[in-house]
Amino acid sequence: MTLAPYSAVLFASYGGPNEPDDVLPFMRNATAGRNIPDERLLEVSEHYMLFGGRSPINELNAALMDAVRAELARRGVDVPVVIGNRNWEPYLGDTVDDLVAAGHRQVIALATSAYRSYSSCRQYCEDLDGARSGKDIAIDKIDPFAETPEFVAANARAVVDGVRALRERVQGELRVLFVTHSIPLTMNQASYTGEPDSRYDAQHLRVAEAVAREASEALGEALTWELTYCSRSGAPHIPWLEPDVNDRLEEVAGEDVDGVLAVPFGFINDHMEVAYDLDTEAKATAERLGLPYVRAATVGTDPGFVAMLVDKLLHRAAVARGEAEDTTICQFSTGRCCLPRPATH
Ligand SMILES: CC1=C(CCC(=O)O)c2cc3nc(cc4[nH]c(cc5[nH]c(cc1n2)c(C)c5CCC(=O)O)c(CCC(=O)O)c4C)C(CCC(=O)O)=C3C
Ligand SMILES: [Fe+2]
Repeated sequence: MTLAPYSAVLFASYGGPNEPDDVLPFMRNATAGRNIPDERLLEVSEHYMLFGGRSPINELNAALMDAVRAELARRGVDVPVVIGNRNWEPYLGDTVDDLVAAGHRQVIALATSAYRSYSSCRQYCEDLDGARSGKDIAIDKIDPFAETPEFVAANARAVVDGVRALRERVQGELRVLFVTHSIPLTMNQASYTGEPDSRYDAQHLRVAEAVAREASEALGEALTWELTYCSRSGAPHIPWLEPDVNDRLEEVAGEDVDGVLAVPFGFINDHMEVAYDLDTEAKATAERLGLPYVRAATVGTDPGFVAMLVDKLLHRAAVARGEAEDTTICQFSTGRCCLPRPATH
């Protein structure tokens, strides 16, 4: 196998603080020009402080990079796998400088977000374009990968394990609450092409449906599920995707539900949204309601998930060599991508 013409893999991620002194400057980066009230900035800073001022994201990305490196090596491909972030060190621009200095002229990037939306796809294309601007290097990016059988299968395995853990405590009715990052309704409308079935929420509904079907079959139990959201920010008068997972917990507690499985399938790893919004806040809500609650694993370094990422990288290389059909939707270099950030004010 070969990754040629690419000579390196570049992870593009969000970044997060490593220590308490990083938290405020990180939060200022993450909210710059975004119309996010100071109150929300301070509130989210507190979430990071509860975890010693350290986000889990950087080491989780490192573990995923190790797994991708190992899977590439298994297929005979030995290339550097490096990372650059939008909001914290190492910043994408610095990582791209290092790549250029090391002689790389064409690399393939992968964003650590699974779904299409401005924040999780197009903005990474913009970040990469900014990071390489004026430099002698070309960067292509693989498409978001949520709607692949492998991502579905990895999440279904996590749901099966989660339901089994919950079944040790609960005999009656279970409710599966799929959870993803909320975004403003305008951004939802604009995600990808703006066609109804390409919206961010529609992508999640398709993936949730497929995950629930696969897990139900494996368990021999028809799961009842719904889609919920976490991590809403922005000004209060701006509508974001709902319902919030905590609000649904309140409601299902009164709907003859005996136990809840939260499935953070909007996140590929146990980022702060999972560590705080689900494992801290939603867990406390469920405890207050006396509702047994289990949180399913994120895909993390699931071997099937990692193999799929490597398949995508190798396929894109074959496309660049003219040996495979180009199925990429998001191609910033050719002006073909999902829609820009919609105005929110
Ligand atoms: C769709 C989506 C994903 C993709 C899911 C994924 O990739 O997993 C994602 C990932 C992440 N978001 C993260 C953190 C933050 N997101 C914020 C703010 C926002 N996110 C948004 C959306 C998304 N965000 C939006 C529309 C905003 C409003 C501001 C804006 O329009 O840009 C803010 C500002 C404070 C706040 O308002 O919460 C923070 C601190 C972290 C790091 C976590 C860690 O440290 O472990 C990660 C991976
Ligand atoms: Fe976010």
